[in-house]
Amino acid sequence: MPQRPPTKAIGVISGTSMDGIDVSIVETDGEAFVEPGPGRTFSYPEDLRKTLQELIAEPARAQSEPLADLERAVTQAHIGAIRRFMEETGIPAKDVSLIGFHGQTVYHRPEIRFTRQLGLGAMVAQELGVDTVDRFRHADVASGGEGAPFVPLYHRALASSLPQPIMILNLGGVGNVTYIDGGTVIAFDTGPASALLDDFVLRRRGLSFDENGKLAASGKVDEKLVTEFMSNPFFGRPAPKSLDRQDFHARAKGVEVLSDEDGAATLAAFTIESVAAALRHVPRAPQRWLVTGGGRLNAHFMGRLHERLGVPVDPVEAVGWNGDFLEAQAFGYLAVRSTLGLPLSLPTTTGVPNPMSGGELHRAA
Ligand SMILES: Nc1ncnc2c1ncn2[C@@H]1O[C@H](COP(=O)(O)OP(=O)(O)OP(=O)(O)O)[C@@H](O)[C@H]1O
Ligand SMILES: CC(=O)N[C@H]1[C@@H]2OC[C@@H](O2)[C@@H](O)[C@@H]1O[C@H](C)C(=O)O
Repeated sequence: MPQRPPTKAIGVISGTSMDGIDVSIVETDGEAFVEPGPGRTFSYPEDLRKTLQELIAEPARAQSEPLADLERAVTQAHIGAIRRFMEETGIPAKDVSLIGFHGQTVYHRPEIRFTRQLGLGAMVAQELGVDTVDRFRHADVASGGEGAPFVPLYHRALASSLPQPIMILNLGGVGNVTYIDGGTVIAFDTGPASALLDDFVLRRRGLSFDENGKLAASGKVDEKLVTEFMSNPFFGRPAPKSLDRQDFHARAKGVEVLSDEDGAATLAAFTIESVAAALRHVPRAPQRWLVTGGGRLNAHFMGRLHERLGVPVDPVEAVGWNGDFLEAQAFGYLAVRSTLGLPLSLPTTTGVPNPMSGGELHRAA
């Protein structure tokens, strides 16, 4: 039973892979009642995507340049995506109470209490005539939290009737997990998911990703390199912890001497090992892993994960969720929680001192 009359909230996010703007809708009371609706992905205009990709590869710029024009362009792309979503799904703006606008992460450095998502909620609210929440991660980071991951409380709401302990794994550009066991929710970023492999196959083959993991599956893993990558102090750090998309790039240069196949196989093996290392930070071994994000479509990742973890590893579609839109839905859900003053993050999900609300509300009028 809903705790209060449910409202409809659109969530919109472009993840670290920048492969597109995901838009979805959720009807929710901000607590355990969640009914996800349809979702759509819309590409960034190619020149905008290129500009953003160049920017994230230059942390000093991403941190300190004002980027006002770029921020407006990112916002306009999101507004266009939300408009098309409403047209294609036949959902009029008047039926939507709220928009949760995540924006585009370009730099994330919680240790200096800094996180930056490009996007102007006020412009979204004004142009679409719907109240909009943005800046979800800022209060968390300002109080010493990791500022990520933020999807876990949505995972908790969705997973309430599933057998537990269960692990939800998001394989995006960066990987993150949510461990759920009754009232216990533990979450953290695991390591690179597809970011290193995406950038490697782009450099070597001009491909935006290794489709179905075919290249990685055809190569031989350099185990010594995987061991070297896994010696990164990140894996020894206690949870919660979070990552910037570029965090592993400088130290993963060892693959450059390998063939395309062996390099891809080695980076994929690193992703799998970094996911398995998540088990160090949870109290009981999960009975099942559910995988969301684009990496669930990588058959090589999925097969290797199952072998490595020794328990069922299924795409989230196995329990009726849509792995392309969980993150977008989560920001719709979190927007509702934000307006109710409910926590968006917990000490066990981001390391905030207390359960913490956040987000900034921009009224449509
Ligand atoms: N068919 C496929 N085969 C292999 N990999 C795929 C496939 N489809 C998508 N991917 C991978 O999924 C990635 C995109 O995943 P997703 O959209 O979940 O990332 P994101 O949301 O941008 O990242 P993050 O969760 O880190 O913010 C692509 O960059 C690609 O590596
Ligand atoms: C700072 C930032 O945008 N982090 C992303 C990124 O992509 C995956 C992982 O790293 C996760 O921590 C987070 O995204 C999801 C939406 C989250 O906050 O749960």
